[in-house]
Amino acid sequence: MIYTVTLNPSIDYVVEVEDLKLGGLNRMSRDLKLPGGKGINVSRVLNRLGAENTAIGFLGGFTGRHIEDLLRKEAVRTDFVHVEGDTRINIKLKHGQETEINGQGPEIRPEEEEALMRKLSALRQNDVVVLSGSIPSSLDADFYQRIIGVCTETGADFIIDTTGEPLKQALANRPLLIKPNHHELADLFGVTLESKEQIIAYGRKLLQEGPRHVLISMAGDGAFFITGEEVYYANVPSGQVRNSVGAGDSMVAGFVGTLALGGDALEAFRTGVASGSATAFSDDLATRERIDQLRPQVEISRWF
Ligand SMILES: Nc1ncnc2c1ncn2[C@@H]1O[C@H](COP(=O)(O)OP(=O)(O)O)[C@@H](O)[C@H]1O
Ligand SMILES: O=P(O)(O)OC[C@H]1O[C@](O)(COP(=O)(O)O)[C@@H](O)[C@@H]1O
Repeated sequence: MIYTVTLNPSIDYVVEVEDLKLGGLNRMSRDLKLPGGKGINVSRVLNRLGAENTAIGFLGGFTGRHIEDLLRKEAVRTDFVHVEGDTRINIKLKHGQETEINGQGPEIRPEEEEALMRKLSALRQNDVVVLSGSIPSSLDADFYQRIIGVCTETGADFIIDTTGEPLKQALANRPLLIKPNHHELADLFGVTLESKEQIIAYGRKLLQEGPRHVLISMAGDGAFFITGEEVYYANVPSGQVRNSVGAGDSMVAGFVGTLALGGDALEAFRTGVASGSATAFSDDLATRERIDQLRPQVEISRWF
C-alpha cells in the first residue's frame, strides 16, 4: 500500500485576473477551488493511475471538510487526523505569470501529532510512504525524521519531496526517490547551476548521500533520472501550459504508481514525466487519458 502524508494541506484557490492592478480593484475572470497540498496531489494522481493508496495527514475546520468531500467524490481513500484549526487556503494567482501565496496552516497540537504517529505505527514491510511538502511551523523541524524512524523500524520504503534541512536529514536513511527541481538542487548545495553537466554533477553528489534514485525535473527543459552509475535524460512533451501547480507532485505519483503496478524504473521515469506534463497542460491535475496520450512523446536517452 502507498501512503501519502500531507502535514499542511490546502485548498488551492486558483484565481485568474486579466490585467492585475496592484493597489486597485481587480475582478476575477475565472476561479477554481482545488484540494491541494503535495501529498494530496500525489494521491489524486495515483488514484487516476489505478494505484491503491491512502492519503493521511492533518485536516481541520470548514476547509478541511471541503477537501475531504472533494477527495471522497474522487474515491480517494483518506485517513486524516482532524485538527482544531482551519486548513489553509493557498492563492495561485494567474495574471500572465503565476504568483503563489501559500498560507501558514493551523497549529498542530501535541495530541494531534501523536494521533498521526499512532496511525503510522500500522505500517508494514513493502508499504511506501510519500512525504511531500512543507512541515507546519508548529511541528518540530525534524518531524519527517520521526516518520522515517517508523519506516525504518517497520521496513516500509519512503519517498521524500521537500526542501532544505528536512530533505538533507532524510538522505542518509536511503529514500527510494527524491525529486528536487533544478532550483531546489542548487539551493541544497548553495550553488548556481547553469548547465546540464553541472546539474548532473550535483545530482550525482546527491545520490552519493543515500537515495536510491534521484529525479531532477527542469520544468519545460526535460528531466534527469540518476540511478547507480547511470544517468538518463527525458524530453518533455510539447503543449500549452495552463497550470503548473502540482506538476512536480504528479511526476512523483507517475513514478511511484508505475513501480507499485509492477513497472520498472525507466517506465516509472517515463510515466512520471508524462504525468507532470499532463498536469502542466491542464487546469486541474493530470487525467489518466492525458497521461496515456502524452507518454509516447516522452523519449528517454542514456546520457552516461
Ligand atoms: N512548461 C512545461 N512543459 C512541459 N512539461 C512541464 C512544464 N512544466 C512542468 N512540466 C512537467 O512537470 C514536471 C515537473 O515540473 P517542475 O516544474 O520541474 O517541478 P516542480 O513542480 O516540482 O517545481 C516536469 O518534469 C515536466 O514533466
Ligand atoms: O507544502 P508547501 O510547500 O507549502 O506546498 C503546498 C503547495 O504545493 C502544491 O502541492 C503544489 O506543489 P508543486 O507545484 O511543487 O507540485 C500545492 O497544491 C500547494 O498549494
